[in-house]
Amino acid sequence: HSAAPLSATIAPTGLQQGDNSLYLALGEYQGLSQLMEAFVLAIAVDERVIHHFERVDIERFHQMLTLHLCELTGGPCEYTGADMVEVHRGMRISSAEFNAVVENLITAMQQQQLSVSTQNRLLAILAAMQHEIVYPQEQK
Ligand code: HEM
Repeated sequence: HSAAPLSATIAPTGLQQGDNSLYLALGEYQGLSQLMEAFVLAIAVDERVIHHFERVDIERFHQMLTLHLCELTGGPCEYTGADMVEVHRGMRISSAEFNAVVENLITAMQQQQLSVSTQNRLLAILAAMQHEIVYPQEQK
């Protein structure tokens, strides 16, 4: 996917190329995993979007979200899950639903007491993925 340049250049040795400052600010893998847990819990009680998740393997979803964001934030991970367009296309996700999920992420980030600048950096990454997630006709 399009946001790959920050990632995939990090050797298993821990040698890093590129900017991993956001990954560090998020508390590395452990911090991201906790953040994604809070995020999934917020989604799970959100009437606006829960219908999309009723048949989802939540363990896998949590794991894939964590890996994906680890990679996108410059962490030493390689996302192994589904292509974003492929996995979301059939769901016909609206802009309103996308924004609801973003709100859930903000809730989770506030619970984790991340700084506003760290929150905004992560939100920018998600916002840039909107065109991969929202059903084509809905995009403005
Ligand atoms: C930028 C926002 C989003 C990101 C980064 C994202 C990321 C992901 C990732 C990494 C997966 C796992 C793929 C896999 O299991 O291989 C996934 C699956 C899924 N996403 Fe999203 N997603 C986003 C927005 C949304 C929205 C707005 C909805 C619905 C309102 C949604 C619904 C789902 C569902 C239901 C699955 C599970 C699919 C399945 O297991 O069959 N996602 N997403």
